[in-house]
Amino acid sequence: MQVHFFKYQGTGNDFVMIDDRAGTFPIDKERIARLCDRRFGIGGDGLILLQNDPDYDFRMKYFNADGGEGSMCGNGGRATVRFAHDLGVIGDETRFIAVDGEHEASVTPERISLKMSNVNGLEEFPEYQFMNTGSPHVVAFKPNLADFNVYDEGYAIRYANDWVARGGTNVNFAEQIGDDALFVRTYERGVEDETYSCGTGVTASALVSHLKLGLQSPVKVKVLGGNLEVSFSDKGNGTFEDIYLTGPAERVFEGSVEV
Ligand SMILES: N[C@H](CCC[C@H](N)C(=O)O)C(=O)O
Repeated sequence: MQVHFFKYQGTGNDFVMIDDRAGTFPIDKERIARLCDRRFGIGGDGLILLQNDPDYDFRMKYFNADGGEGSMCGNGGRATVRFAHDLGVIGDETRFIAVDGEHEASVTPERISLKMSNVNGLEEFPEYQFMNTGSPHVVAFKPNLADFNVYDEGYAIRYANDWVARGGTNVNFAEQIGDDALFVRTYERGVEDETYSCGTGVTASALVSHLKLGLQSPVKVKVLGGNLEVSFSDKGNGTFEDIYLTGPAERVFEGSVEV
């Protein structure tokens, strides 16, 4: 069947976006992986279906580039809100449902601000921290991050036995670059490569930098694909509420593909 698709990106984290309000997209792991392949398909870090939901403005269904259904995707959430706004499904405010629960978001021409799930604690390891921000994230601080080998070092942690047993993790490397500013690079599970930006990873990095280095909300985060901002309320003991991930998200192109 012929499927009309859109391509969206948020700080260089890019997604094949499909209006599936009819619920007819044939979900299949290999098909989704092929659509996300940059040589044999459209290309994307993930594929997102915008679906109807009886209780919310819409449902966001996110798949990683390998075709597996992922956990929450922050940039994908921001891109889906832009898509819903472009389609006229929502106005400038929305409430939608994703794999990790309910989200609110607001839209301006330049930015999408997405409310993230509350965070319920930090796990400390000798060489890094771990936090779940809707997706699992290791955060390690590294000097000279621009020259760091994110792929090899991220791969080594991602495929370490303990993490594989826990279902895998994304791996973020962060460097403080200002009073309340970070540079973050991420090895993404399910893409199995460094991406230009990872919204849930940026969120985890900002919260961990607040706990470990004292950075204050809003934390400004530079990634390979642009700039994001994370604001939050610290509720003590590694718990956080009112977490907002803010930054640009836009349509890049559209087309049709045989699936
Ligand atoms: N890029 C996404 C994260 C996707 C998470 C996924 N890679 C996983 O945990 O399996 C983001 O912007 O939050």
